[in-house]
Amino acid sequence: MSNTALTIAMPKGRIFEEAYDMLIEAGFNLPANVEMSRKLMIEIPEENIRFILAKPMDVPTYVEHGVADIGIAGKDVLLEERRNVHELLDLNISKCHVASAGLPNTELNDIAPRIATKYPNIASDYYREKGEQVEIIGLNGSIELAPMIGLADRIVDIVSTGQTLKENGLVEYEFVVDVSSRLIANQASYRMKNDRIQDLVKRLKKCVREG
Ligand SMILES: Nc1ncnc2c1ncn2[C@@H]1O[C@H](COP(=O)(O)OP(=O)(O)OP(=O)(O)O)[C@@H](O)[C@H]1O
Ligand SMILES: O=P(O)(O)OC[C@H]1O[C@H](OP(=O)(O)OP(=O)(O)O)[C@H](O)[C@@H]1O
Repeated sequence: MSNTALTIAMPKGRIFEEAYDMLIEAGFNLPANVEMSRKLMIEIPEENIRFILAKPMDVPTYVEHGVADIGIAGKDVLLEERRNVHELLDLNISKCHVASAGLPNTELNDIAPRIATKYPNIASDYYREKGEQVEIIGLNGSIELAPMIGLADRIVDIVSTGQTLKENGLVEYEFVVDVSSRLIANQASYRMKNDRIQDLVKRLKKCVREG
């Protein structure tokens, strides 16, 4: 098999650790304590692979533009960013779901209820499909504050353990979509570097845990 160079965009933050463990298990000789250092590019010369460490929301951008051949991104990010990338494999890590939530016992009877979210596309798609008109309020984090403080009637956000909702006196109303991390590829790389990419998929597939 050819040893064409591969660039892989890895998300910093939550997904990193699980993705890192999978890559190690798949035999990639990544150095220890990668996240402790401030280095944003790591090379593995013997595999002719380099890893770039990116903000999770930016991974599909690097991959769509072809500066990374491969990336790892949450399904939430893929649905929100709508980048033209090839989805290769569900890694079944960093599992959670997107849901709507709000203060308990509150009906949505306004003409256009306010929905706070850092996923404006996912939220508007969801309510459009339901035929409900809403006003989307974009936030970057601490989304749960919005209904507590009267900025919004509902939030659309990630729920994992449910602890954040619980500790802030909110309840889940509607399930929107399941989320796990996916291996993605640049469309041109997928064709031009197919052997190498298939080899990577094969190695990682063996490490995917079901359930
Ligand atoms: N509570 C959670 N439990 C499990 N997975 C999560 C959770 N929150 C987010 N994720 C997954 O991890 C991805 C990245 O989450 P992370 O919080 O590291 O990034 P971020 O929100 O972009 O970071 P930051 O807020 O630091 O900019 C999300 O896109 C999602 O797929
Ligand atoms: O159900 P849980 O296990 O409590 O996880 C859900 C929380 O995790 C994420 O927040 P994050 O920690 O990324 O904070 P931020 O959105 O404020 O940046 C998400 O936005 C929820 O607030």
